[in-house]
Amino acid sequence: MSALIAPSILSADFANLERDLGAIATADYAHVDVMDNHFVPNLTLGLPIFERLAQVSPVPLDAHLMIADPDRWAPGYAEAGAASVTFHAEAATAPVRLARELRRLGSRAGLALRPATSVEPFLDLLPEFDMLLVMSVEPGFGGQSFIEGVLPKVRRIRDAVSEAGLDVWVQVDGGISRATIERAADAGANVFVAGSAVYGAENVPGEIAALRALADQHTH
Ligand SMILES: O=C(CO)[C@H](O)[C@H](O)COP(=O)(O)O
Ligand SMILES: [Fe+2]
Repeated sequence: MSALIAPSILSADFANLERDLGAIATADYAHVDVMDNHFVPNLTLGLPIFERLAQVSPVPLDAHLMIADPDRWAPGYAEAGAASVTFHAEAATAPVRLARELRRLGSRAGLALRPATSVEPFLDLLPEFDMLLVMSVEPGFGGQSFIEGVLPKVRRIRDAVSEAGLDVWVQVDGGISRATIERAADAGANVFVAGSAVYGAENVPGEIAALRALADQHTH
């Protein structure tokens, strides 16, 4: 399975989002962090802006919803054309019902876990999802350092997916750079979000290629 790179536009220029989506045209996905100032102490963008991004993006959109009440709001992102919609396990009331609704609307369904959230209660739900997102920083802000302590959880999810014979992707999000991506890949991740590392690079396509090459050496 080759590594997928999803740069986060959290570190893009919010006055030039179309230009900055164009800058990551060689990536596999554009990761869009939606924050509502309730689930996390930060506010980014919502559905009206997301709908426009979906119309102009050269790469499919990977929505990461850090919002309260995703049961109510997440389907709108699938309807807007998101390739993937990921909501937080800590925020959802009926995660299975919501995942089924997202898939019915034509999107992949993802379940996100904060660094301190155990995956054990959710392992039985794996067949309902296309991806699990393991946060490797506290959600809310870009540019934080990678939390090594989440790697056993990445490994646990990868092992459970393999044992069940499923094709569920494992995404790591937060603090991914050339310095950390290999350890995340070794632990079993196959989708890598990187915001500050990609948009802070001198050569953005070069950074995407370098991250992909490093991860590919370690993905199984
Ligand atoms: O979900 C997020 C923060 O809540 C971001 O996707 C993540 O932090 C990416 O930024 P960076 O690579 O700079 O850590
Ligand atoms: Fe994110």
